[in-house]
Amino acid sequence: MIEFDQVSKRYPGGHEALKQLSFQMPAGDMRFLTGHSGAGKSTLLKLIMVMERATSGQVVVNGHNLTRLPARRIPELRRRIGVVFQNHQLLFDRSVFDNVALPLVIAGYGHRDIGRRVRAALDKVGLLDKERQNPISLSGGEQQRVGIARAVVNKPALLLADEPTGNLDPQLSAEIMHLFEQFKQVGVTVLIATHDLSLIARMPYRLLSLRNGQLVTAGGGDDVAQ
Ligand SMILES: Nc1ncnc2c1ncn2[C@@H]1O[C@H](COP(=O)(O)OP(=O)(O)OP(=O)(O)O)[C@@H](O)[C@H]1O
Repeated sequence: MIEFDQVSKRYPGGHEALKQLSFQMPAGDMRFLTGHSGAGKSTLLKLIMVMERATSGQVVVNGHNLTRLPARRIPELRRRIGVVFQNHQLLFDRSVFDNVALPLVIAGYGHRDIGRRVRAALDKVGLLDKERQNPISLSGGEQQRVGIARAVVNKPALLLADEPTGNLDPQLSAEIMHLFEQFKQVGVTVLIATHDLSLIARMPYRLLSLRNGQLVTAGGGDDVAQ
């Protein structure tokens, strides 16, 4: 599903954010991406979304070698990847329904299909009764759930999250992580970048730990979180 082979990323200006990174993540796995601020977590996620390209090495996602993927094929790849951000990037001048529908509208789905899929996604995150509300009237945890519904509305095979619990208290953070686990249980591959080691310490998933752009192997292979 995701394969990095000797991947390095040097940004213009010379900073090497990732250094010779190699790992494989099978389809259906759930993993946490950890590391200090500036370790390279967001850069790694951006390479998977082709928001950035590797300077050297190979990144393979869903069988596509991203190093060679032509720009015109990027939208098609991105449609199969759901992304959740810390600040969820919701539109506050639209309803919850319209926010979740956005990826489907962009992809050209018909009206009825959109209604069906949006309600299925809102149901999964427990917000079916809030579809007409404006996201500004929702709590922080509920807003993040809207962001997750929008990320999964296209039924992506791969779900990426960059600090999805960064603004939430421990109780809400645990609920959001439980939601990600439910997607893993139905076969979605889930990769979550997080600083919150206490939150994930009790969860039985592997870690990808970065330090200064390199995978930390000390402490057991590419680290098992138990
Ligand atoms: N567009 C860019 N141009 C130049 N340098 C960049 C760019 N984006 C990131 N970097 C640098 O690359 C390094 C890795 O950044 P990255 O955002 O991947 O780290 P991170 O682990 O996600 O950090 P944080 O937890 O603070 O979000 C940092 O030193 C950062 O300053």
